[in-house]
Amino acid sequence: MTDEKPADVAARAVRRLTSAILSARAHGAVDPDLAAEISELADLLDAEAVDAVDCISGKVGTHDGALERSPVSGPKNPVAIPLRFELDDDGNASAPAEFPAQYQGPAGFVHGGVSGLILDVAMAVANSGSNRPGMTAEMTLRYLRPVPLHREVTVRGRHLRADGRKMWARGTIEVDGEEAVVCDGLFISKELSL
Ligand SMILES: CCCCCCCCCCCCCCCC(=O)SCCNC(=O)CCNC(=O)[C@H](O)C(C)(C)COP(=O)(O)OP(=O)(O)OC[C@H]1O[C@@H](n2cnc3c(N)ncnc32)[C@H](O)[C@@H]1OP(=O)(O)O
Repeated sequence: MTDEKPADVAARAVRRLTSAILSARAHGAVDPDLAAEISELADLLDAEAVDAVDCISGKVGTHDGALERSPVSGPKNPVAIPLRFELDDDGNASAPAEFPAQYQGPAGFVHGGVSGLILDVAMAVANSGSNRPGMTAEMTLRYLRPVPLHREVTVRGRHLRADGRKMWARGTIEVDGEEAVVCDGLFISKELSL
């Protein structure tokens, strides 16, 4: 018996479905009856959905609930892998990650934009871990070597320094202990409203 929430279970199933559809399509087939069943399920859930604004989780203008809904780490978000970040005593963030087929860029490797997305959140988590949350203003990415799919890699975020409203952070994806992607980010603290 698990205490996993139904929404988390559903999100995990949709992730598996996404990988399975890609894999079936790669072999030139998706069973038409199964495709119809999947569409019916989507219709059912769609009918239950409330207004999009009511779906915003967390308080607008804060990072409350940000990790829960995040496309990187949200257990309820089927788009997320999801990553589980841990913070060390210095506020540095790290998470193991293994990317399935839906994150592919070049055949067999992770899409560079996905790496950027992951590192944005890794840096944001480290900034928050250092009590300096902010909005991403600028990111500079260096792709040193490709990140393989289906293999465990390490994602890291480190808050570097702050000056007034500005914060600087660095994120890395490491493959076999070597830096594959390095991102330098500038973040600005700001009150937000919709
Ligand atoms: C186990 C874990 C526990 C942890 C638990 C918590 C976890 C928590 C996780 C959260 C995970 C979500 C992470 C999502 C991260 C996003 O996705 S954020 C979304 C993407 N970013 C955006 O949408 C930002 C859009 N841009 C803006 O809103 C505004 O342009 C900004 C960036 C806030 C700045 O606007 P502003 O406040 O009007 O800034 P402004 O006063 O003009 O400028 C302030 C200073 O910054 C400089 N500046 C502003 N923009 C720039 C720029 N682009 N480049 C260079 N300099 C700039 C200005 O030159 C100025 O400098 P000084 O003159 O003071 O030297």
